[in-house]
Amino acid sequence: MALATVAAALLAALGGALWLAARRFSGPGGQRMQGGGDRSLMHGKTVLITGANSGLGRATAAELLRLGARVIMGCRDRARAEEAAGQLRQELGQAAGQEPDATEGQLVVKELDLASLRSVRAFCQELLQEEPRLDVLINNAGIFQCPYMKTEDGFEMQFGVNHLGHFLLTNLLLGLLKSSAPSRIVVVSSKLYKYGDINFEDLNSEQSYNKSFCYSRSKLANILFTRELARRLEGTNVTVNVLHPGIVRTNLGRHIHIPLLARPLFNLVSWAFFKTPLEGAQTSIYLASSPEVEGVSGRYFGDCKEEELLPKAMDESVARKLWDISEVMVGILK
Ligand SMILES: NC(=O)c1ccc[n+]([C@@H]2O[C@H](COP(=O)([O-])OP(=O)(O)OC[C@H]3O[C@@H](n4cnc5c(N)ncnc54)[C@H](OP(=O)(O)O)[C@@H]3O)[C@@H](O)[C@H]2O)c1
Repeated sequence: MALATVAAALLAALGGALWLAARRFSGPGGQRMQGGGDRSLMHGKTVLITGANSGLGRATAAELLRLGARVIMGCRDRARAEEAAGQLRQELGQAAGQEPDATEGQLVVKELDLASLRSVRAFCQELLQEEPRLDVLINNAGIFQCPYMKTEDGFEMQFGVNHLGHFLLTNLLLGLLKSSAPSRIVVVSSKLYKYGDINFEDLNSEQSYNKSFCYSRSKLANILFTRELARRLEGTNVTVNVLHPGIVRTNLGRHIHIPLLARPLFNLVSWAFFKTPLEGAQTSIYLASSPEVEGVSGRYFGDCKEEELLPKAMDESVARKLWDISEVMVGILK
């Protein structure tokens, strides 16, 4: 009897998911977004994407390569990054009717661990020596709701990777971005910023750790950082915008424990409701490449459209204070 109830519930869920999926992929406005566009739009442009070996970063890399960009993948695990790069070269070669080797120079892998300020500095030093220009920086890498952990420098992991690592990276690359202007910075945040707050007295959260709150706080920090940076970059022809990608089927939830029995249902729901990585990456691709956003800076986007922010994400005094404290935390001297 209990087995029959479980089977009936699973069948009902399967039916519902199939119905929703059919609606999503067939009805008006339910079409999958696919990258069309000018295949030479990004020709001659160099793009750096953090966390490009997986999920949204990988999909963004694939599409920008297809649009003709040269892509530098900043990744913490060289083996995982080389595997992803091999697949991307294969796909690119197939699309262009060439051998993967022919596209070798168009895709570069470099080690970058955002949980280590030493690694960020070494990465930037090498990049600045080797690269004459940088047209787009995409701060995409992220970690979500992990148990309490510290970065190499002793910061709470989500704040350290999602905000501080990218804060230092961007600051060290600003000179190159300015000399390559017009250039763009794209920051991947999340709608979950709404549940975060910046408590300057407790940024390390060791006693008060709440994994959801700390993720949201790091994503609020991404937005405050973007708005303050946009203000500082006025008149330079370097723009910076921030986005939320929606809910996307990626590896981001790796720290979330889903009981074994609930996994099939979760997979079904995510298959029916969550965006694919390519769908989720559309706003990053748009902000990195579209002529429509030339000169636009300091704005928040979702689904390739500008969206409103809550007042706490637009508080200029909090943004300035966060900037000053972040400078001290990463050791940038004024
Ligand atoms: N998926 C969603 O629904 C969703 C929703 C809102 C916002 N986002 C944001 O989207 C961005 C991309 O996430 P995703 O969904 O594509 O997840 P993902 O598949 O897990 O990709 C995250 C990437 O970040 C990298 N990363 C993590 N810690 C790092 C570190 N210390 N140094 C360098 N790279 C590091 C990962 O590298 P490894 O592969 O080596 O771990 C991976 O390449 C994140 O900023 C996330 O907050 C995602």
